[in-house]
Amino acid sequence: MKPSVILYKSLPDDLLARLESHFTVTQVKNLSPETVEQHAEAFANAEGLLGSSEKVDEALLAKMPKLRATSTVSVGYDNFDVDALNARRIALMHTPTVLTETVADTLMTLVLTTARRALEVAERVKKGEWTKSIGPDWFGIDVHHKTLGIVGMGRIGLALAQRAHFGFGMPILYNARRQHQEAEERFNARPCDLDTLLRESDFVCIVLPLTEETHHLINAEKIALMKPSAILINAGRGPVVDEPALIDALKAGKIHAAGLDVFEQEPLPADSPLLSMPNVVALPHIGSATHETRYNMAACAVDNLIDALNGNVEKNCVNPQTVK
Ligand SMILES: NC(=O)c1ccc[n+]([C@@H]2O[C@H](COP(=O)([O-])OP(=O)(O)OC[C@H]3O[C@@H](n4cnc5c(N)ncnc54)[C@H](O)[C@@H]3O)[C@@H](O)[C@H]2O)c1
Ligand SMILES: O=C(O)[C@H](O)CO
Repeated sequence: MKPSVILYKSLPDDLLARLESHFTVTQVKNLSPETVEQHAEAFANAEGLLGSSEKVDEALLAKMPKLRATSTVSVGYDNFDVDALNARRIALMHTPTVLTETVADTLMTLVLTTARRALEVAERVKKGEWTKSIGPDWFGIDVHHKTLGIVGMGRIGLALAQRAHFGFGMPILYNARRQHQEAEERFNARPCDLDTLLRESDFVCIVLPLTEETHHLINAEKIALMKPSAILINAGRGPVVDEPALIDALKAGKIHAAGLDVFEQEPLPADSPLLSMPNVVALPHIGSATHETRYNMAACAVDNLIDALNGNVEKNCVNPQTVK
């Protein structure tokens, strides 16, 4: 008999067919208590779980006593209670690497659009305000050869450094918990403590996972260290930045602009002050959102679940030591 799995995300037809060739699949719309209640038997029998973005905590795991593996269609896994998974010896699989280049493109997009005010001036053109030669009130600031600070020199940080170094001739600073020789040798990146990075960077790019340690790492005190001409970019997780502190700093002109793909609350509430600030570019968490990459992430997540339920956690497993 095929193992049972719960799928809480829609998949392209070919990937759904692949999943169904290995498992008996129950597709649900989310992991809310109401949904779990409605499909109680399927949850009780499921050995695998595949989807993204929803919270997976002890309360849910208690309803899934047979669960052996979870597979998230994301690289970030801050929505999982890893301790609870470990306690139950459940594998957590994720999708690193397949999205790295696309997310680095998104970061570079935020750097360019904030610096050159691309969205703001394009809106002015659409409103018919381009009626004569433009003056300094339409100007942006240069990106090339400015200093880029990377907080979180992992896979995506490295891909961002590559773009900034080779594409834009930018000196690179990075803050990390260990030395990254590859970044230093290939992109001439210089390691430094967080305060130095914040003081010296023209663009501060955050690509950190959300953990207890990184929650509100960038608070009012840290933002105050940035140059008034600097731009803050966040494509890691929203709560890494203290959002009210960022809003205050932007209002007071303490920093020049912000480019944000992630927020403390997503979707960003319609009354967020960020939405009315011309110097803020707010994207709807599109870091990896291209057709190609989202397909590759879903395919990776399907393969990860097949691997994990076959006892293979060599690749893409967050907690292999728990499962082996
Ligand atoms: N906006 C998006 O759509 C999107 C897409 C993909 C990933 N992300 C986020 O980006 C994160 C990074 O992804 P990745 O593939 O580069 O992961 P990664 O694990 O390769 O890189 C994360 C890096 O952050 C470092 N780090 C962790 N805590 C730190 C701290 N306190 N101080 C300094 N460095 C610290 C780690 O050592 C690691 O080098 C993900 O966890 C996710 O939250 C966002
Ligand atoms: O972590 C990730 O993969 C992205 O943020 C998509 O959720």
